[in-house]
Amino acid sequence: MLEEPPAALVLDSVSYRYPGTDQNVIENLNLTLPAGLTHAVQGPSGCGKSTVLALAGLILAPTAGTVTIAGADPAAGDPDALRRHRVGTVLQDLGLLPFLNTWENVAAAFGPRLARHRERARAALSALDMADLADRPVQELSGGQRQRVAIARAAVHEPALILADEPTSGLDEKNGDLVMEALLECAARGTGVLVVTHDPRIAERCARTSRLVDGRLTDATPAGPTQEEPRDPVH
Ligand SMILES: Nc1ncnc2c1ncn2[C@@H]1O[C@H](COP(=O)(O)OP(=O)(O)OP(=O)(O)O)[C@@H](O)[C@H]1O
Repeated sequence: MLEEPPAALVLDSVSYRYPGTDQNVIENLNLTLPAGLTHAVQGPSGCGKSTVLALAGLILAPTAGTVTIAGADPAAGDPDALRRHRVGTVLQDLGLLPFLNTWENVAAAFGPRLARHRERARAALSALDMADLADRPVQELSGGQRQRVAIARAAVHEPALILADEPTSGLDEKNGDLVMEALLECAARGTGVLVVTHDPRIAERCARTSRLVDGRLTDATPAGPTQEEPRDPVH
């Protein structure tokens, strides 16, 4: 029998207080994101959504509690290596490099030896239906296309976890849908996808959604219409 993969992300009783402040922004927060699932986090501006992504992405270390990525405890090993190998990030400021073309931007996820990773970069673009953009300069791409290139770059090393911060901000409905398709495609290949979004259309297509209120997540909702929860193999 195939073993269940470990959860892509576990936040266990995580609290966080920014240095020099007197209040926790995140308070005893629990979240388990299974492999292959999409989870949207919503909440008002300033409630701590980006902080949750920074904790999950090992950019910030929790003040209390633990973060586990694909079964690995960053505190027990090398958090930088864990982040590099197991986590892909799509930030609001996409950070695409204007002097590289599209496949080179994707290959840059591995470091400076771009040609060495050309085939993997092209395969990541193809998997998200963007093979035809591979040789185009990124400045010539639309906002939606750039966003999908950033997702390909986050996914090229087949991470256990993708973190996406407002991936559809500034996009029209059609491009927003394409971005969501790209994230669902990553999940279909086994990656856990955590999305912070104000966009209800994105949230409703995620398997789970929750709201961040007073530093904690409300209970995740059941499966959305697009992606089903993984089934219990016993039943
Ligand atoms: N470096 C910092 N030092 C102190 N406080 C900070 C720091 N960064 C963020 N905060 C505070 O932490 C709280 C949560 O910020 P965060 O950026 O996580 O919220 P958010 O929900 O992502 O907001 P938005 O939706 O506007 O992006 C806010 O009150 C913010 O002012």
